[in-house]
Amino acid sequence: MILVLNAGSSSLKIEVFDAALRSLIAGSVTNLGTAGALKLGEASTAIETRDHAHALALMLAALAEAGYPLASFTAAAHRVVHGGAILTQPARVTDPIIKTIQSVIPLAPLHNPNNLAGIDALRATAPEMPQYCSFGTAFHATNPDVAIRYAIPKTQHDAGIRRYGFHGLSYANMVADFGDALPARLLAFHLGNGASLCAIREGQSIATSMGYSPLSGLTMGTRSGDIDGAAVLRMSKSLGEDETDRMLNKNSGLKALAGDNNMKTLLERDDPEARFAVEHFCYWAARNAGSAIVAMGEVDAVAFTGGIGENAAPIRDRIMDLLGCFGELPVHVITADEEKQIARDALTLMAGGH
Ligand SMILES: Nc1ncnc2c1ncn2[C@@H]1O[C@H](COP(=O)(O)OP(=O)(O)O)[C@@H](O)[C@H]1O
Ligand SMILES: CC(=O)OP(=O)(O)O
Ligand SMILES: [Mg+2]
Repeated sequence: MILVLNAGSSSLKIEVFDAALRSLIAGSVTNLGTAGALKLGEASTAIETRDHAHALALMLAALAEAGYPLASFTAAAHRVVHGGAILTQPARVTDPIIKTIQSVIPLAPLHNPNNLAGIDALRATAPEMPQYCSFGTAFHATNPDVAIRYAIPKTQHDAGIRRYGFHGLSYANMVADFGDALPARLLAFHLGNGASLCAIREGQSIATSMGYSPLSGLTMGTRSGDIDGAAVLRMSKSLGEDETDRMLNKNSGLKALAGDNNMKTLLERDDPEARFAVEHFCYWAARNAGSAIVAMGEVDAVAFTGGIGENAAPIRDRIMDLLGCFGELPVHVITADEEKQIARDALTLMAGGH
């Protein structure tokens, strides 16, 4: 059995898989750092957590109680949000790999430290257990230089200011899910609270809407999506760097347009702000899609995943309406499953003797 850990900025998700990639049990700790909840299987308990390491300790205790003690796992596998320019393949956790993950903390300050906390905690409690990690940026390593490079001086590029792209584990899982039925040129949308799209040609990412950070591209739940750098500079002057960061990442997007980042609620409302926010979301998804289709030269099919992509038919329909200029396209809906991709990567590495 493999224990998969997916540490987000304010949550910890876990899932246990067997060697045939079947899910045995899943759980989560949400609202980390405040009054939150620990869910495992069907059970839910209110808990107060200090940090990710504490949340993991509580989760391991709950797993043991449910019949999955730490000693029963043959390996653990983690999501690491950012692999930087170097970590573009899943890897076994070793000292050099940990050093590299640490070195890209400045690129993902809200995520990578939490991913490392999980790795460190398991190393301390179960030093003999092999650990593996999969990188959220890795799927986009196949983007050509022309797509990766910002047109800024090379010193800045070399310092890491370039496009990386995110949601890569979700896109990789989508490709695996299609199997032999994968369309040659697929326009893929991951629409959750964070939203992005990806041009997937012959199974490889060749363009994606997120860039240096998960802020850019489509209109999202609380993130602005694309915004002119000069506007960011000006706001930063008046509000300060921290407040501008908070505003663009946490108080923008659907939340800024209609007071709520929950798409389900917005679709149930029937006021002008909610309708405008929904239209903004679909319009920018489709405009970015045009750019991705140009990168592929042609498009054969469209796939949607993520909480919105999977559940919100009116959003899928509106985006497809806007893409009508590309003709009638087959539409697929795929269940997002990053945990399954992390487990798949670990099993592949283990089968290869790593
Ligand atoms: N039935 C539904 N109809 C419309 N939107 C939905 C539905 N179910 C979930 N959503 C939306 O999905 C989004 C959350 O997506 P999810 O992928 O779970 O987020 P995260 O990026 O945090 O993992 C929310 O905006 C939520 O309202
Ligand atoms: C950081 C990231 O890629 O994920 P999300 O959009 O779900 O925050
Ligand atoms: Mg899952």
